[in-house]
Amino acid sequence: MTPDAVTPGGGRGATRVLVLNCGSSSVKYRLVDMADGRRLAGGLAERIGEGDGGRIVHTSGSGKPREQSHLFPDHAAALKAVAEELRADGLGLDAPGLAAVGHRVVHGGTRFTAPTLVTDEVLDEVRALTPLAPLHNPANVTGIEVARSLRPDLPQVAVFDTAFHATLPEHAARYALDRAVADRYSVRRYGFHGTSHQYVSRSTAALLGRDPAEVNVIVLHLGNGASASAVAGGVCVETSMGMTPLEGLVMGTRSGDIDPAVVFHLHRVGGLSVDALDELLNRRSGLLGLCGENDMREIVRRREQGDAEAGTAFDVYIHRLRKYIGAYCAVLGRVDALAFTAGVGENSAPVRSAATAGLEGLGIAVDPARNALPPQGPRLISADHSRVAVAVVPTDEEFEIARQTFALVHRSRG
Ligand SMILES: Nc1ncnc2c1ncn2[C@@H]1O[C@H](COP(=O)(O)OP(=O)(O)O)[C@@H](O)[C@H]1O
Ligand SMILES: CC(=O)OP(=O)(O)O
Ligand SMILES: [Mg+2]
Repeated sequence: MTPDAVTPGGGRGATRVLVLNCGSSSVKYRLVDMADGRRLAGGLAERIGEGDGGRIVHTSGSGKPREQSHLFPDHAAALKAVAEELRADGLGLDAPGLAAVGHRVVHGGTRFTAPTLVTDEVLDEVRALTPLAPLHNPANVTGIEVARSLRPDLPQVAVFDTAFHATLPEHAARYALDRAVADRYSVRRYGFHGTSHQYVSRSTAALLGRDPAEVNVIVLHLGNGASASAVAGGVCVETSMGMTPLEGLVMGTRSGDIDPAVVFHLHRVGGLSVDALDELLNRRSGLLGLCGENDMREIVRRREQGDAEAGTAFDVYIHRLRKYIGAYCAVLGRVDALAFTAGVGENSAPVRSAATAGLEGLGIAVDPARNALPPQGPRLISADHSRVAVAVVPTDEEFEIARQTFALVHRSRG
């Protein structure tokens, strides 16, 4: 299918983009008017496939959030509820002005390194990448299928989490494994959260009033999934996630870095199957595994009350983060800015404070009063004498996906 064959549905004056971010158990969505960047509607459907307790929280324009309980046996059911919420506000997929649907797709392998118009062939390739991202790609495929079935005439664009990391130099992308085995099975480091790292590194340069091509930034994306990246002059040169989103930092439920021999040991001595180990490392480890809780707010609260397990979980999380900050200072040589983003990075002053304490030797000094201010737009929290600018920069993956989607559709219209 050529781009021209799929664009007429939107029409030339159409400027709205619907973004679908299908996670393993949730769908985040946003309708944006790219003429002025306005958010027309958006929301979150959660607890998909988790039995009862499913709900959708929908907000239209600047109105109040509207919440409804649902049973979401699968992603298709949740997407149907999303379409209904939008339709109730006159903003359904059939409303005029929609130019395209942009989809977050987590794994693009080596094939997809830029936003891509979805064709049958592209969809097949995204499906074929499922073994590399079993928690994420199937949900992304469902999102595309449902949107396509509702509006077959509309361009669907895939924006890949891995794309921004396609510039990793070979010495960062290769594992020190037998070359033939690695190449045969596509084993290499791909990196994830790329849309966020790209958006935040650019926004950080803008905050400093500088051209992204001039600045070196370390981005710490600390959400439920967490990753760090080193961005040199706008180009990603290192990132903490690897072949899958399991490597690197300690996360909500994922272990991050671990000696791979732990897996052999638990299999041989503990009798755990490969599937059980996958589940252990991805869903029952990280902060949750360490203290039974993956919400950083609750961990900080328990730690302040003297809870030893929560204290250890916090310390392990922070220690790993500090190791990566140090490593990425060495990778970049010169660091202009360190940016905290995503749920924990944007909201947790104790995490930012502990992650940067005592790093004056690396040119990093945070001002405690600035750090303690409540969340707001992009801002600096470094002390005046800090050589490295330390920033809190809210991420906006949905807006960045809308921007990249609209740019692609616009280009293909000529
Ligand atoms: N005020 C806060 N203090 C500490 N952590 C917070 C705060 N608000 C949100 N979080 C954390 O942010 C996490 C969610 O971040 P988010 O970026 O939305 O993750 P994801 O996109 O991976 O679901 C939650 O697990 C929660 O622990
Ligand atoms: C790739 C990844 O880890 O995504 P998330 O943080 O949304 O789980
Ligand atoms: Mg996220």
